[in-house]
Amino acid sequence: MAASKTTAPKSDAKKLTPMMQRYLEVKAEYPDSLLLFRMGDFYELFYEDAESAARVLNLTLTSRDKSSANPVPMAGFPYHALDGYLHKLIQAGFRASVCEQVEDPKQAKGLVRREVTRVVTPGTLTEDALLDPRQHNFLATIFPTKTAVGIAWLELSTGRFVTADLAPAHLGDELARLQPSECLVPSGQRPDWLEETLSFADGMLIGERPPWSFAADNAGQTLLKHFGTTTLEGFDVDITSPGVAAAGALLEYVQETQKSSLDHITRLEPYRRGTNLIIDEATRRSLELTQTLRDGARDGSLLSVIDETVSPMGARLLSDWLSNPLTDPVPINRRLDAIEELLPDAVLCRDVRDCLKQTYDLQRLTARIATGRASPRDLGFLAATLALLPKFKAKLAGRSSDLLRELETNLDLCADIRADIDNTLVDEPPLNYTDGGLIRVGYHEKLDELRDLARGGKEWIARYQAAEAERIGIPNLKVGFNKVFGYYLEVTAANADKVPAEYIRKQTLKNQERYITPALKEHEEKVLTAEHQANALEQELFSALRESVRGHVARLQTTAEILAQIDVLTALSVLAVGNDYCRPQLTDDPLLDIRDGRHPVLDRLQPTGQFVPNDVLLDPENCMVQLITGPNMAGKSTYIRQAALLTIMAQMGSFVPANAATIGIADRIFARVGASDELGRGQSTFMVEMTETARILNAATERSVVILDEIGRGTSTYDGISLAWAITEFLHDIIACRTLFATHYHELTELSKTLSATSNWNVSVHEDDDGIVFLHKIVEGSADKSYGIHVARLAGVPTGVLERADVILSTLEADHVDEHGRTKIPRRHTDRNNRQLSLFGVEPHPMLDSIRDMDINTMTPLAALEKLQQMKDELRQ
Ligand SMILES: Nc1ncnc2c1ncn2[C@@H]1O[C@H](COP(=O)(O)OP(=O)(O)OP(=O)(O)O)[C@@H](O)[C@H]1O
Repeated sequence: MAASKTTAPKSDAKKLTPMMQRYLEVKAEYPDSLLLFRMGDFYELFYEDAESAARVLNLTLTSRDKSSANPVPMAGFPYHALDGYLHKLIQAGFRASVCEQVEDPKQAKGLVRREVTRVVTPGTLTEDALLDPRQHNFLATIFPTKTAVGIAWLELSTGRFVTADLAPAHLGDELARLQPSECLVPSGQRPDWLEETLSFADGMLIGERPPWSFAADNAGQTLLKHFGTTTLEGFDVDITSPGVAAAGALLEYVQETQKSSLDHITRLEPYRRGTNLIIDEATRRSLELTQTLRDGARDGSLLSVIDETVSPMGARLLSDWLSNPLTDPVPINRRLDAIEELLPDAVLCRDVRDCLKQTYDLQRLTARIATGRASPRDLGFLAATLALLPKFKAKLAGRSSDLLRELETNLDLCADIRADIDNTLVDEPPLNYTDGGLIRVGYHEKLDELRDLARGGKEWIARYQAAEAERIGIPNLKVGFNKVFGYYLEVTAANADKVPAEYIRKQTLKNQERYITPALKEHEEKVLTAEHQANALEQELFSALRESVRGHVARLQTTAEILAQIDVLTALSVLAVGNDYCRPQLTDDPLLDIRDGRHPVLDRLQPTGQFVPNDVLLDPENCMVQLITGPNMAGKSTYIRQAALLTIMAQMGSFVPANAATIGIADRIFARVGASDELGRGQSTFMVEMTETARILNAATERSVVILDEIGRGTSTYDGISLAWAITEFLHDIIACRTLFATHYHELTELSKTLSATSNWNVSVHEDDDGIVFLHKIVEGSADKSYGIHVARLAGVPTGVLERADVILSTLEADHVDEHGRTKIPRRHTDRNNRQLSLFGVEPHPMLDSIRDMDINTMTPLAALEKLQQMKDELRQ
């Protein structure tokens, strides 16, 4: 994080104005953030903060006290532009403390009181303008101990608060899944493994908190106090666990920075890895689940093509489901049943989605209500959203699937909350409660009276203007108003001599004269007092309404969750209908049986009907390991990724792009796909590949699905083949898990002869006089050619290079074929139970037998020499 320090030159300290002294006092309390100091209609920054802000926000850097020996650098922006500037500061990796004038300058005696009202950090944003509505924004804390690591995460804009204890090795996976925008760790407690894990989390602001904040008693107390409980057992979490320490430290940080109610954080959820399909960080990236490998964009990821949701709440929940596929078939089937029921009912889906489109982001609205930041307009949006609930209930009535029935039953119409808002607020409330005009006429008698009084006063003034104009014979006499001396009478300079003696001159402008009269002042007093009182009363009534709605935060949160689920389920059914997906059958048997499966992303991106469907058939009886060979660009990677993506989609509870699919529930999915360059992290491509491979071999179980693409390519050919060979044997013999291995090492296809549950597949190519066509169809058998030079030609490699490559290829192929014309491969001399033998056993050679048969004792030296010569000649042939 870019911290900022402020140093007022000592010699100047005494000469500082009271306001600058206050500035420095506040700044001393918030040294790690840029201090935005409210001065009238501007936020100003000083000293180094001003320099940083000027750079990041493109503001003009000026100075205060220009004439002094040490002018103070200063930069600022108008108050109404706050959101935009905060956004830029947060994006640039700063925290910002907003220091407001907390009393009315008109009422202030002396210096206006200023206090920091909140500290804005990437992980604690709640403003819609600063957040992507379709994405989660998590703040995380990590507490490493000797044996485990505690982690907690919170989405402040919705109040979701989760804790977990993890093995240190799993922390990276969880951070990759959550992608927090800010992460806090205890200061001075970063073991090397933590440092390394954190270095992998791109774009995350890392901050420190004092170690005592994580101390068990402090953290536990913070949580108990917040939830108002004497134990955390009700949440099913152990108060002494590292995860709870992390949660306590997190809550303390949020309390410190937000300075507002956190009533919407109503529970602490325990997270346990066992109930989810585990997808590690590398696999998530390789499979491009929520963002693409190339530029980290959402567009082009699996999420972007399956997201048919129509509300931000639904979009975030869908992203959650995709990031956390399940392993228990019961909840998966509940989701699938609901989708299946919605599927044929296009009208229902359309109506429900039309309603969803009219809802506002109930989760984030509720959070703003809980934190006391909701505007009158927010409450108006809330009422408008609640008004739609009866329609949802009616649409879901009479459904047969468990999940839809449950959603309908649990949908609380919140009619009382809505009535409360509707009765109190006008139909279209203003953005700011200070603007006035937000309370409905007839809601509060006293308010109506005050309004009448103010209005009456104004009417009186209009009548007075007309009467005076006539009385003194100046038709263009006007009554005006300004802040300095209130209401006044204005006449043009030419008419000034007609003004009666009782008019008191207040101001002379170039062409006008301005006057007041006692009668005018008397009414002014009435108008302004009534207006002022009405405004104050409106604010009071609004605060009372917001408080009363705040009492229902938990109900509103539940309602929001239900709407999000309705959105996701209808969206998944729309996705399934529109793209011809099928319902996957889930089984406990470790198999994959996908008929006419399609890659969900490519299938959507290519023109309809162009994507060639393929079957994936893996089962313990016949084939657990598929070796896929085939030309470059034929579709090997696409095919193996497709198998992994369909498994993930099925386990998140979605239909899948296939004609039929039976998916054995996987506990983990591993994808080692492509050689991603990790130079930025100080690791060679090959090192990364091997690290990820090691992780797979150490962690995969017989229930896992492993897809490997081009393993071993980053080293010399023989090293590469040897490793790929041994890795395949290990996966087949020791782990015995479903494995799809795409490779250019055609030598590996020999493995199917020794590994019983391995089979060879290749991608068919049509080759004739007109050229080569990749059919993208996976068929059984091994490929014999790579067509790499063909692909190089398509890519535009110069003809001279291609011709030379052809010549070299022919020479190499001639040198590497054995007496039967096959590519020479190292043969494995072992069976499934005897793995200790060397991988490259020596080929039996006839000459070895003839050496063994020689009886040296009976040979003359000459005969021995002749034999030697003969052997040499044979070898030369
Ligand atoms: N089943 C398919 N139907 C239609 N087009 C496909 C199919 N599979 C792959 N393709 C097209 O072929 C391109 C190359 O596919 P892919 O990257 O899977 O090939 P590959 O065999 O892994 O290549 P390489 O060995 O060079 O890495 C894809 O980008 C896609 O455009």
